[in-house]
Amino acid sequence: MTRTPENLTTSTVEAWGAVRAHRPLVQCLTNTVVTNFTANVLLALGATPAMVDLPGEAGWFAQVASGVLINLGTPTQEQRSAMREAAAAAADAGTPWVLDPVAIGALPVRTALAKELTALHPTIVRGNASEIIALDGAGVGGRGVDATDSVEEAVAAAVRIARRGGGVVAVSGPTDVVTDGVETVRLGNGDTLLTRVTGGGCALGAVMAAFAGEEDPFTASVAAITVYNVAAEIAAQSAAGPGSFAVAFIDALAGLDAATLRRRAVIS
Ligand SMILES: Nc1ncnc2c1ncn2[C@@H]1O[C@H](COP(=O)(O)OP(=O)(O)OP(=O)(O)O)[C@@H](O)[C@H]1O
Ligand SMILES: Cc1ncsc1CCO
Repeated sequence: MTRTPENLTTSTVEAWGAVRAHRPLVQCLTNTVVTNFTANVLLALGATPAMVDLPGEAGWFAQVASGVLINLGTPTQEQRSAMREAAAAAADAGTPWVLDPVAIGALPVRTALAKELTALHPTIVRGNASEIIALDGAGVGGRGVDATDSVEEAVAAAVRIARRGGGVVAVSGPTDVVTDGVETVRLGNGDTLLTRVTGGGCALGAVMAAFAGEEDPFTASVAAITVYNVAAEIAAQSAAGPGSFAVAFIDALAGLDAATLRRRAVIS
């Protein structure tokens, strides 16, 4: 199917239905800040979270999971070993895996690890503009976990990473961008409140891993971001601030319906 906005909207609704029906098992090797939020977001989506990040277990589990998230937010030495194990096993078993290179650029340990893991061909790379520019080798990663670089610079970096075999690359921000190095789409949903709760980007990576078990990486990325950001818009309507937004966001993800998703999706 050609990737027109209309077809991608239809694929998004279908992929969301598939996630709901199949409850994909999503293995998360993620940071200590966002672990609980990420598990609750996956449950609300209709997926099955499993935070399996021990060496000796992570590789085996990656062979049976539907999708794997490797998020570099707080990468202890033990977790780094488990990440290498999981990425290699996922690649061997054909399990789709998402790399979220949190705060790379200025921080040397995770930057080297992100480049090492990218060489193992992640199915999807997800990051904010600073992180994608740093992964491409150009930027210095801004101020850590927040994006500071320009979107167009990041899109060019994302295209280069994808063309080098780094998978489908998604850049988050006011407009989200997904590219496979050939085609690039822009996704217009979302709300700034997502940037006022920790894990707004990290939990999105887990949702992308859930969709990657159901769809090709490009369609999965578009669908995951659109579902996530439509739920954020619905939640923002009733939120008094970041605290109630986080709760309303989980409720909105759980209560989403196909007609609302189709009507609100902004894909171009
Ligand atoms: N200005 C904005 N308006 C609407 N939505 C936004 C805006 N900025 C970011 N988002 C949304 O917030 C989510 C997280 O994106 P963001 O770029 O903040 O990730 P991040 O910096 O990696 O997050 P984290 O805090 O987890 O490291 C995405 O779904 C994105 O679409
Ligand atoms: C705040 C923070 N620090 C390391 S990981 C993380 C979660 C958002 O990326």
